[in-house]
Amino acid sequence: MNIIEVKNLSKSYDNFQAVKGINFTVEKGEVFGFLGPNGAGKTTTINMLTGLAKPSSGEITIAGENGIDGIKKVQQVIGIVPDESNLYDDMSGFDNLVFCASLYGMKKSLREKRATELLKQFSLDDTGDRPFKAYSKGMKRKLTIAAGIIHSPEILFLDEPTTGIDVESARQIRRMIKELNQKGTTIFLTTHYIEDAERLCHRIGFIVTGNVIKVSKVEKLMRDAQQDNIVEFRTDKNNLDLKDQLLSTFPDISILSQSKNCIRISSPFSIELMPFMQFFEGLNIKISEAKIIHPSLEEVFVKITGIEINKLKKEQEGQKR
Ligand SMILES: Nc1ncnc2c1ncn2[C@@H]1O[C@H](COP(=O)(O)OP(=O)(O)OP(=O)(O)O)[C@@H](O)[C@H]1O
Repeated sequence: MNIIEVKNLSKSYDNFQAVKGINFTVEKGEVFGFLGPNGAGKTTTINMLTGLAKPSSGEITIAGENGIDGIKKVQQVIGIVPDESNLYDDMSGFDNLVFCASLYGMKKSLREKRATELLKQFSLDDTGDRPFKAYSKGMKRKLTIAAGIIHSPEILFLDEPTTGIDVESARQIRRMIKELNQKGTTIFLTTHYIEDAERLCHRIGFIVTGNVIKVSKVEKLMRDAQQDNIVEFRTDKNNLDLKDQLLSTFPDISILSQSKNCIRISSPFSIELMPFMQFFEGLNIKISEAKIIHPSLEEVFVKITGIEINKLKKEQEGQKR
């Protein structure tokens, strides 16, 4: 059963179209990830789904309600964790949670009980009385997630849940997301971390320059990818000039990545190493290593989006975790 349905959804800012008529569905109970590079339209989409931005055109249905005209009703059954926290700096962790609970109309006794429960669940029970501004980045993100689920929503929207925090906090957050999902919460998250998409999501929508170019189960993406053969050659000399020559000599291959001394090729057919060795030898280039690569979601991402892994990695490194 679809809990989210999006049809021809677009958003323009002045003359710039940030989201270009996208379509996708999210099934009840799944973790659905929107994976794409910086500026792809992930935040714009999540903002439209949660009522923080008004679509320019298109339709949204969430939990059977109209997600545009009926957004107030929808907001009762969804939780929102924005990429930048919306909690109050001077309030304590506990008070922030109690305050959020009051915004959802929860009874006073229930608010405090739930806030205490969540602080414990997120290992923040020792710091619940500290002001939010005194929290570390990882603690802030955890409290923001706790605030997003204070009213036990059916669907949780998380925008870049592990960006800008340390590795251990990111791991804890991934674990929490999994636990929430196991208890029945449908999760919609955005990320530009391939590892988050791979570890957390049942299905992934690839979004690039405002277009959803593919939606698929992670398992299926991996299965399809295994059908490709990938080999990496390490060369003793610069191979960067050889791209065209390689592609004309071996028309069935594509080049996945290339650096001065390393080239990674893929082919839908099995790759015989000998003709490649002879090719390089003929150019007086020695192969120091040739190894078969088992495709990762990174390779799948490159194949689908055409975006070089190195470019995406640079973006990821640019965003301190
Ligand atoms: N308020 C705005 N006014 C004008 N342009 C905007 C506005 N918000 C977003 N954009 C543009 O829309 C495009 C999509 O932005 P969005 O924030 O949705 O991308 P994103 O995929 O979430 O990127 P990131 O991973 O960097 O957060 C970008 O080109 C961005 O500059």
